[in-house]
Amino acid sequence: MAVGEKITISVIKADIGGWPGHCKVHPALIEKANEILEKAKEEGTIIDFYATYCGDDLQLIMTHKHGVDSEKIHGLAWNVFKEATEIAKELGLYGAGQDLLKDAFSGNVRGMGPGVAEMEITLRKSEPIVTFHMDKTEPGAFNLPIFRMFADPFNTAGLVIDPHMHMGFRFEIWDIKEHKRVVMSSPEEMYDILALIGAKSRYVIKRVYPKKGHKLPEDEPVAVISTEKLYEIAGEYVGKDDPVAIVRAQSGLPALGEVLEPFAFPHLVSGWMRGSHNGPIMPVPLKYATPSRFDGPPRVVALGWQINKDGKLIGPVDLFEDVAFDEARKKALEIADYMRRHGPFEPHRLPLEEMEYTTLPGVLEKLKDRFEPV
Ligand SMILES: O=C(COP(=O)(O)O)[C@@H](O)[C@H](O)[C@H](O)COP(=O)(O)O
Ligand SMILES: [Mg+2]
Ligand SMILES: [Mg+2]
Ligand SMILES: [Mg+2]
Repeated sequence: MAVGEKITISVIKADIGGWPGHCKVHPALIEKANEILEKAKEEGTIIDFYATYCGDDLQLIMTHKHGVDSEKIHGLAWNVFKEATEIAKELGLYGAGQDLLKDAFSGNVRGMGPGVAEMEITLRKSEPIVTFHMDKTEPGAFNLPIFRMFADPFNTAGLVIDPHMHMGFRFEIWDIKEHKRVVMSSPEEMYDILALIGAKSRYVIKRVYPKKGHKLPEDEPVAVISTEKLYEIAGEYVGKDDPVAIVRAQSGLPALGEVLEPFAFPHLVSGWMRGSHNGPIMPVPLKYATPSRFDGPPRVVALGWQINKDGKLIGPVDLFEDVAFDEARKKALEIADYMRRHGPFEPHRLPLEEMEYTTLPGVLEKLKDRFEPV
């Protein structure tokens, strides 16, 4: 491995049991992940790894040479989740194996329950990246912050004053209901981009690419987000998607501080209790990534890394540990109080069409016959 060569960064995560309830990953599961990934590293399957958690989701961060969607890497992650599920069962953890929705691995974890964000890139001389890990929310929760990083000049000063970024970026947006995608350019199509991604339960940013003329290759993503929707796989509510993302920073890309700046505003996302409520996303260090109040409020962790010339992950730096995010946390808690006072009323509770994917239809079904024409 050397600078100028291709490397793949994979973040693969799954909820395979909570401790207690849906609150946190038990350390024994992380230990198991470390044991299996260490062996894979010794055997040369992966270059480096880090296993951690956000809420009840076990997070595997890996570097390797196998490209995205590799059977080897996905099989390795699936094996970690399977083996750690056995420990979760022994410990009696809640919802052991929750996100493993299929029995047999068939080459790729996509569509099997785990969430995946991966990018294959040409390694720069210095490669700063941030991995984001969310719990108790859905992939659309990344729309607003990713847009701000790569398209909003009020967030990212570089879009205005850095000649390497001034041309803007391209957004690959998925319609996750119709399973279609569109690539749009910012700033030219900014209003159209917003027309789509403002509807965050349907249109989600999957990747961001540089434009022609940028110093980075135009076919290598600079940001990627997991977009797996669990209810589509399971056909019923089985917890939230709890998405992850990888973002590259600096040198013609948003600076580290521009990547983090959107999270100074704890925007409203859907998820929280029973995946059925709107609430603020709170940026937290790992030690606070334990959603406990009303199973929330939703959390986001940001881990900072430098990838060295050998593909090693130098880090993590727990980026939201900074006091500079104290006010965002305070604001999130104020908003949480305000939202909670609505109890079961919208807009704290999600609108009916989104409740379709929760346990509410089971209750409404029972009332069906009580209605008479008016
Ligand atoms: O959304 C939640 C869990 O999401 P997650 O596992 O993090 O994807 C929780 O709020 C649960 O829905 C809630 O605790 C009820 O859980 P059950 O008792 O139905 O398992
Ligand atoms: Mg859970
Ligand atoms: Mg979770
Ligand atoms: Mg989940």
